[in-house]
Amino acid sequence: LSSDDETDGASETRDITLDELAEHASAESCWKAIHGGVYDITDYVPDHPTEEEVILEWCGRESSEAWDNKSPGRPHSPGAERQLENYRIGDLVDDQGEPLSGDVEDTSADAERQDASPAASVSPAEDQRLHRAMLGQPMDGHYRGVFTDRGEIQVNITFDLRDGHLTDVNFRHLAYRGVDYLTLEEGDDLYPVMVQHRRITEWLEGEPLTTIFALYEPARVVDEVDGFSGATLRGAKVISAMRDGLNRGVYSWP
Ligand code: HEM
Repeated sequence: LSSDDETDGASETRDITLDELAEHASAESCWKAIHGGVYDITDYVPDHPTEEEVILEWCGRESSEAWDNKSPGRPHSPGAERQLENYRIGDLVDDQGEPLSGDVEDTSADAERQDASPAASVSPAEDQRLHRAMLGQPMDGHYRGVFTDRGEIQVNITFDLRDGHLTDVNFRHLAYRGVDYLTLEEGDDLYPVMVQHRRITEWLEGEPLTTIFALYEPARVVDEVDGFSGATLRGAKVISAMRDGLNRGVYSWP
């Protein structure tokens, strides 16, 4: 006990009971049990970075909980742990000499965690899907949606959401009154309309999802909206198809 040589401390530890610990409950002699170890921190008390009462209150007691919660949920740093080890004088034991860790609640919590299914292994604090769902935001994933009029699928669009941003926006189908726009070739009358629809998908690439609302005014998205193409270029159909996809929910996960 009288050893001041901190490096020898570990080899000189001995068993200490709660009763013996309780005899060192003041600033004159302050021992604490923390996670199975007993520490004589009498010399450290004046160096602790708080008012002395904060730390004196725990002298003579099992103090693991206080150690783990400087303020609720904030344990001491690894640096503090290293400092603490310098003051180790023994191991806490019960009256039968069995080790007392002060971790009874912690170990039962560990056991519960191990019982839990693998699906529960992502903590709620880290589960991005849960966050988006709970905030009513569409989840990341692959989406498919359509715009249909009088039995004709005019727009069938696919897109991915990543961090709420659009990627891989593509038409799987684009038609109007029996004309399949995706098969049109340069020189065809309606070819420019198809090109303008392609510009819409390019323009959406990487944008936040809310950008689709700009499609209600296609002139913002596509140049050269003349009377002719304006009649057939309907950004509103594209946004409707995308919102259909969002309503259907994630088609497949990334
Ligand atoms: C068991 C009772 C103890 C309580 C209630 C307690 C509480 C606190 C509080 C409130 C702080 C304030 C600053 C902060 O929030 O970071 C603090 C910091 C600190 N304490 Fe304690 N403490 C205790 C024991 C100890 C012991 C025995 C040591 C070392 C032998 C120690 C070392 C430190 C150090 C180094 C810091 C600076 C911040 C850090 O490294 O985490 N404390 N403590």
